[in-house]
Amino acid sequence: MPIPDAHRPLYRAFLDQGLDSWLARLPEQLARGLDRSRFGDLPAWEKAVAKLPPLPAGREVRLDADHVTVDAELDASRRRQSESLLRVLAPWRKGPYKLGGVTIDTEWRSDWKWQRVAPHLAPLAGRRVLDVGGGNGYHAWRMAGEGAGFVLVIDPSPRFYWQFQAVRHFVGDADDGAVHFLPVGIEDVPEALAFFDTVFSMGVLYHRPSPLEHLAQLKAALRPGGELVLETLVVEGDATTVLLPGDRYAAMPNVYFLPSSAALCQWLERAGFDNVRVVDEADTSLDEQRATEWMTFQSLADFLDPDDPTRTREGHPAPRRAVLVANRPR
Ligand SMILES: Nc1ncnc2c1ncn2[C@@H]1O[C@H](C[S@+](CC[C@H]([NH3+])C(=O)[O-])CC(=O)[O-])[C@@H](O)[C@H]1O
Repeated sequence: MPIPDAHRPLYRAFLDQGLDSWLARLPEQLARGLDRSRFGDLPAWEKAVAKLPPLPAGREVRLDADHVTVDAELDASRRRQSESLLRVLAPWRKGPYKLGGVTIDTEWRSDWKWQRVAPHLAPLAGRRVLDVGGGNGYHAWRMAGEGAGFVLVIDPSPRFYWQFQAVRHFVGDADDGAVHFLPVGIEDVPEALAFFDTVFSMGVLYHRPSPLEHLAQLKAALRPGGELVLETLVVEGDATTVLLPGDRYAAMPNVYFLPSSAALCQWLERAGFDNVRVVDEADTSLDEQRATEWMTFQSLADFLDPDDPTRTREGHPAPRRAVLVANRPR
């Protein structure tokens, strides 16, 4: 089967990285992840990205700023065209971005999460990175901004795949081809890969019904000595505290285990990580996750108890997040 042009950079990167066992699975994984019969809006997203106007020479790209920014001199009509095409891909949850004069004010200030995480990382320069559940790739661009050599985002959302491709259109080759997106889940990563220098799992663990299995999968993707960066919802408490909410948590139906950060340290140790440490823990503020012009549905404020913002509307503790770092033993 011929490789479509759009997928060539991904195949080339897997080849260059020597990811042969995974390379063989790409045709099936891409076909499944971008299956038009499963995702009705997919053709509209694809068309919107294809119609984005070409950028004039001399653009300036900043991957190390809070807004992932591409400054390009687009005339007013091209800027309006870009804006309406980017809106076809809404809701935009992760960001923010400034692309050719269009500011995308996303639901999340993902830059704030990055500020909590980045100071605690082994320097990313030259590293091979996997971002599990990386959304539309916002953090991946920031990783490239810190010099990562190869960043692979995996996320099963085809909307996020096309949001990523829209940002790629603006960024062009300013990341030296470091950043890639594969529309699959953690379960599609080949077993016992032992490849990545750093693996991120941010905002994913609480969505997994088997959190220890998730930790084992993350460990298997890391090379010996590699670094795991785990960010997830936690509750306050000691090493024995874990909350399993009922059918919803902050209106989300797919939330499973919320441990205390002390319990999470134990989980990581039981999963075979060493050098486990909590590097950040904080309540999620209403300024960090909110409805915007680019995400007009309900957001965190609507999911909290109107009379007591320290509780969700189901009566659980309001969202609090921890960042943990650990290593796969050598
Ligand atoms: N099986 C799966 N495997 C991998 N990813 C999955 C899977 N199922 C869902 N996802 C993806 O995990 C991401 C979780 S969001 C965190 C984004 C970013 N990391 C952030 O920290 O801002 C958290 C949130 O906002 O609830 C989504 O993009 C899903 O599509």
